Amino acid sequence: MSDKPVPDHHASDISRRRLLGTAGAAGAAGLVLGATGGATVYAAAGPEAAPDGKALTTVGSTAVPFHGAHQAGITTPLQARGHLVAFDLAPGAGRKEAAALLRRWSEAARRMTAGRPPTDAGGDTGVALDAGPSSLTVTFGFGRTFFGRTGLDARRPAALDPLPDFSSDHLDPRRSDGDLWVQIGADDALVAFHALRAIQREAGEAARVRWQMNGFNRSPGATAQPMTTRNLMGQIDGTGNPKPSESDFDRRVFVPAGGGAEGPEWMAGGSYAVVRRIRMLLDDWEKLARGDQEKVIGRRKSDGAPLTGGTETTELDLERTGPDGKPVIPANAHARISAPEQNGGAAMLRRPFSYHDGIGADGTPDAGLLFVCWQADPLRGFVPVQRKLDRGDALSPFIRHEASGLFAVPGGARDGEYVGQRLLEG
Ligand SMILES: C=CC1=C(C)c2cc3[nH]c(cc4nc(cc5[nH]c(cc1n2)c(C)c5CCC(=O)O)C(CCC(=O)O)=C4C)c(C)c3C=C
Ligand SMILES: [Fe+2]
Repeated sequence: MSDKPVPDHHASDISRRRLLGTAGAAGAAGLVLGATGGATVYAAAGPEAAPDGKALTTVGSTAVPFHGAHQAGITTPLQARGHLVAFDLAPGAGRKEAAALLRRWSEAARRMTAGRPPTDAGGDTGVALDAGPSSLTVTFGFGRTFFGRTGLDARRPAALDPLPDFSSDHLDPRRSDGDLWVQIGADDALVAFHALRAIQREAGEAARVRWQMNGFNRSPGATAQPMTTRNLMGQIDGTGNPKPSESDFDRRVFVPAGGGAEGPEWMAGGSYAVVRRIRMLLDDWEKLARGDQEKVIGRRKSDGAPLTGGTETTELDLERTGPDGKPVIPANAHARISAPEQNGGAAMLRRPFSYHDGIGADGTPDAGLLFVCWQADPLRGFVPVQRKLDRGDALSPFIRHEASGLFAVPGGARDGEYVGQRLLEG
């Protein structure tokens, strides 16, 4: 046995096991109580502080800075909870009211992302009182209609021109578009909800919710060696994303300074978000044998590796044929069709949340992907890829695009500035 001091993580492992043991015992006690009392009684384990005074994880205490060259929530690692909300400006609200709203929203976001209440005015709901910032991010964007309502048509970027119609679209206009868009992400459901309510409250008389969607991802720390996240079809989803370490990452994802063809100067450091609510037809998908599911994507389900072999990060071998002379990665496989080399280099940063809204009117799960992708120009990201997928993606029979939005997300606010100030006051 070593006589070295026990490192910290051992201590927290011990307290974690102890706490889990306590919760287990309380749960068992609850079951016994229920059985002997003749009534159903559930004893919930109360919170018990760790004896060393340390939290079991750093999930709650992690804060993502609000200020920076880019808004948070674009390259931030996927959070466990997400809310996407679109607002329309209220009748009569114009540029002045919009500027005041963005100032209030930015201040609330700046405070909450640091783990503080949204305002100094008191009256906070207290929903997130016992939680830290939990990697909360609040990201703001402008829809095409915002510019007409605020008299700023001349400053509307060409990149906000409506997305083309796609043949497989089943879009609900009431859950699409919007003057303003807010993406909230956090690793704690209460922290995310608290931020959502604060943002809705701070909208005051200036704007009304047009639609709201709620999503989730795997919890951080749930596995010792986290793989890229899985979607509700069970696939590893996100492998082919551009990586911040790649030399062309910024060029693909963020609008450059200079006000050139890519976008107006007020969008420097910003990005365009395409949002699609994509329902998964899970009853049909789950009937498919695993091998057939893998052919739909072109990657293995277990580890995300290409069907041509290797590991998750091995390049797809699109030329390789099997003994039957057919391509191992089928011609209509989703990963083949969407690969940048098949689309003139078009690429986007996909940062989705899964959603589950119960059972739909048709009796099947209303579940799928809140697909959010980020790019410097939608015409060199989402549009060409979706055009191609629309023409013959093997995944198409198992999904349905039900809502859509395109938003200009300006660069991050500098200290003392609010998001969008360069547009609204420039
Ligand atoms: C127009 C863009 C895309 C839509 C819409 C889309 C929907 C969608 N995708 C999956 C599952 C997977 N997609 C994967 C890869 C992938 N998908 C897109 C684009 C769209 N997907 C791209 C650009 C890529 C990367 C291609 C590459 O670089 O090789 C994969 C494979 C793993 C990965 O790379 O992420 C899966 C799985 C679903 C379920 C879905 C709609 C519900
Ligand atoms: Fe995809």
